[in-house]
Amino acid sequence: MESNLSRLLVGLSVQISRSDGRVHLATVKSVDTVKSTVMAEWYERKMCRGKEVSKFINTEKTFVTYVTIKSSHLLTSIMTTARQTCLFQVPAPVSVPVRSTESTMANSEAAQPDLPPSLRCALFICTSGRRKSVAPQENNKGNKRLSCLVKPPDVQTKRGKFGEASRPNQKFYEMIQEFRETLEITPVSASDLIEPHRICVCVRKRPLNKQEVNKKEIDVVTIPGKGALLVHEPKHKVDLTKYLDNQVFHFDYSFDETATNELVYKFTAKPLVQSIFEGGMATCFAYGQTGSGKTHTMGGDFTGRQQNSAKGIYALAAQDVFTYLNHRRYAHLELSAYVSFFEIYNGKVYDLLNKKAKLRVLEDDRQQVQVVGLEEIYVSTAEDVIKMIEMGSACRTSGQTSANANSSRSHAILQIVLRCNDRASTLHGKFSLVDLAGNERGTDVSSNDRSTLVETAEINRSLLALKECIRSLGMNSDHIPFRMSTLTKVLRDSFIGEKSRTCMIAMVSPGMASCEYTMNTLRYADRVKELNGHSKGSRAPKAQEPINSSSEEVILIPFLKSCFINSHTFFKTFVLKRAGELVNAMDQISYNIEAGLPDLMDHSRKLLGLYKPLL
Ligand SMILES: Nc1ncnc2c1ncn2[C@@H]1O[C@H](COP(=O)(O)OP(=O)(O)OP(=O)(O)O)[C@@H](O)[C@H]1O
Repeated sequence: MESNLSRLLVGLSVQISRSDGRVHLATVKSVDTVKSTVMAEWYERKMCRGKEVSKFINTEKTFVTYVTIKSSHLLTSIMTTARQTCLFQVPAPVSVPVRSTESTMANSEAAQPDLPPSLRCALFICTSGRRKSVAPQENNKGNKRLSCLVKPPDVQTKRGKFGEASRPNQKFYEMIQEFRETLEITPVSASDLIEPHRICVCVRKRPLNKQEVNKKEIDVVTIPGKGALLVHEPKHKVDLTKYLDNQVFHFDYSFDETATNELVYKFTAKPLVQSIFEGGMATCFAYGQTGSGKTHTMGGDFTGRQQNSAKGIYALAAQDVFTYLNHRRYAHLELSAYVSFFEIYNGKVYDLLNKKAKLRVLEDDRQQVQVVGLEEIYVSTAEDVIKMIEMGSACRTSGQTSANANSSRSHAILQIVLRCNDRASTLHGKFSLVDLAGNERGTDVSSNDRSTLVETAEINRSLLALKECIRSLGMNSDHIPFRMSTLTKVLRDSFIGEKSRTCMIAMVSPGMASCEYTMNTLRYADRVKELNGHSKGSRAPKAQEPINSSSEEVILIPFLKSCFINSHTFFKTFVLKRAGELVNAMDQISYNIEAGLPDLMDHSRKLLGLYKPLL
């Protein structure tokens, strides 16, 4: 052991791999052979930072030395530039899931191009999808985090270490802030390269809203940039020690709270516009919890209650369609643009451009799905499209939920259709822009309201179907399960053909109260992305998913789950078992929601009855 330590000479340059993927140099400041610890230091944002590491396990043959960090605010690995490698391991209770996709490997290779493959592999093992921060004063006594950033005592006033008035979860807030200090944030910028993806999955975090700020809600989502996103899940150990379960996700792009709709559009829907001129079908989905910003992103930002439709992805895409229509490259195609705007509510289609007329969805013998009677209005300018958006948005089915005073309970689909100016108006390409209904209707189950339950079941079913269809598209599967829901039926075109391109923007709310929904949204998006050969990241560790649950439960369980938070283990098992049965039943294509409703309501009531005494 000591011989290994002696190789780490004071002043030696070592490489440090950070949890956000950066690998940079640090200097060995001291080696304590008695305590078997090493102090490494580096400069970050003009400040000196440091870390004490200990517990060396030597594996002589491979020259790999594992090191355990005593305090785990940073998950780092030290790697000497030559043959000796030191990896920090996360302390015992934290699992270090090995992510096995080539894309993570590619990340680690890109980060260390000069290293031999064996060493790259070693570093790859340590880039965990999960790490844990423990409240410093609640840490084991020996576990000190030696940061050179320690502020003088007078700076740490009664108002808290970060100079703010105390808040309900002050300790967690400070832990998250401390964690953030260790990250280098590089948000997506307009000058970044746009990579082509057949299926692109991104995430957008909205800022804390007024209500959350007033409640002093803490922001538990960090976007370091380059597609990465961290959720700092506040947790308690059995001895009530507070700790953060920091979970890392990787997507094609991640947008923080400062990103504008224009920026999001540039990297998501904009690259798809051209594909419809090449005869393709493009689809852009906004997915997420109610109030997370789907309508804001697709329809435009709000000034009070007034929506600025010109600043949404719908309108930005329309503008680009007209730019391309007049471009010399496509002008000879003699195409015209048409718009239709409809919503799917409880499995039924309503025309938003024709006084919400109820429409039928029929499939002909060639499997062509038709929405019979859907208005398709000719448009010649982007302003025409904006008028349609405003007209249609005003009719959308909305209601009030605890998270959003004006919550959309339907999927809204704006289609920009290109047709050839021949007699038959042949379809050339289609861009479907979809503002999905909130993915967490489960919270409203407590209302015991029949219509809410039907809504919930239908929304869950369509979101499941959507995920399966995108996954089938990603796998180039011959079988696309589009008949599973009305949503996927009307979007059938989007899931077939070489030229189909899809983009999903997963919206997340940053507040601690939304943490569970945020995790559900990210897992869903992660699952959609899993088969995307172009995506950079890898899927989040399997350990994060509920034991014995299918991915479907990730969406369906919230429907029942609101009833058993903080409950007894036996109770949980019972609920999960029954929930699993209901999930399986609802997963059947033949499942009749209306017929199954009494059973669902009965089960929900039982759960509430059991849950109340536990409060
Ligand atoms: N990126 C953002 N920047 C500023 N405000 C935002 C952002 N995203 C959302 N908001 C605000 O948050 C509120 C809720 O957003 P929005 O209505 O778009 O949510 P939603 O996901 O469409 O909800 P629902 O599914 O219930 O319709 C709105 O007041 C909106 O202006």
